[in-house]
Amino acid sequence: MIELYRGLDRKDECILNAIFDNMWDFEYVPVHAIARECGISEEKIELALKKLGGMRITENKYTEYLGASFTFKGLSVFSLKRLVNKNAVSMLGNIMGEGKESVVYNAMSERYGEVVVKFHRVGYPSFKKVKEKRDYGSLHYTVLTVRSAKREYNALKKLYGYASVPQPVAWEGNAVVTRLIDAKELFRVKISNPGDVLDMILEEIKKMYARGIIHGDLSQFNILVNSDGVWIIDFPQSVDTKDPMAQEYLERDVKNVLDYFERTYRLKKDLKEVMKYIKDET
Ligand SMILES: Nc1ncnc2c1ncn2[C@@H]1O[C@H](COP(=O)(O)OP(=O)(O)OP(=O)(O)O)[C@@H](O)[C@H]1O
Ligand SMILES: [Mg+2]
Ligand SMILES: [Mg+2]
Repeated sequence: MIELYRGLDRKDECILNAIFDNMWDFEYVPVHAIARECGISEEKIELALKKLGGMRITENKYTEYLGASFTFKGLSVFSLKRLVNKNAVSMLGNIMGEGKESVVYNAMSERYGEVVVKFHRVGYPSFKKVKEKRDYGSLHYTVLTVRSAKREYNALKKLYGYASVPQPVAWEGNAVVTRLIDAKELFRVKISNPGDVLDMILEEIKKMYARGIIHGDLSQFNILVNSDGVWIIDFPQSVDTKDPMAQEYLERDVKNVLDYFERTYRLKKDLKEVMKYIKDET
């Protein structure tokens, strides 16, 4: 990623900006639109796109004209460049994890210290199952991916200070930067006070609900714990409590957590009672 990043000159940067600005209107952004935005001739843009295509930063396609879109790598390099330009990230570290819908890196930020950069990749073609389930129309999947990152960042902004979530630092393109939390996923640890930890998690769900947000993908994989407490992470699927699917998602989130504690620690709580507690109906 770093080598790719260094291989980009000003012209390339302008081309990537132009693809980003126009990807909401074109599945493949035409050369003439890029040329206009960059003030560079179409011939030069075509040459540059050939290079970017060879680097797997863009995916180029000839129809009546040559058009270009981002690859996951390309969108990530573009987003990283913007994060560095605005001083949110100063150095990218190692990969912390790679899931079906994201790649997560350790990084350094001058302002915030150790941070985590999550590059979203919702619906990318190599992840066939995800693609089959969703209807993209003629939008390029990069649009979906950027939306997913934005949704996560917005949820974190709304929740931080009210519930225990990582501090959001910045968002650009498909990348969301948060402050690093020194804790492990719930499923990795054997906790000695499961009753207390379960209560803390339910309290967080309640606080998020009061703030108008339902996680939508809550489980032992998206809860971090250490001896200081619990944190809820991973918000791209979050919905507003006014969403028509809200109650269904909330119940599923709560059920995932209760089932995990019952299975792992033989702790049983009544789903209906817990739902009432969360919605403040007790
Ligand atoms: N702020 C953070 N502090 C510490 N660790 C983090 C932070 N954010 C993410 N992580 C780590 O990265 C992992 C993946 O992050 P996250 O859950 O947000 O992505 P992901 O969406 O699960 O990927 P996928 O759902 O595709 O598997 C987490 O399980 C956690 O270990
Ligand atoms: Mg996760
Ligand atoms: Mg996830």
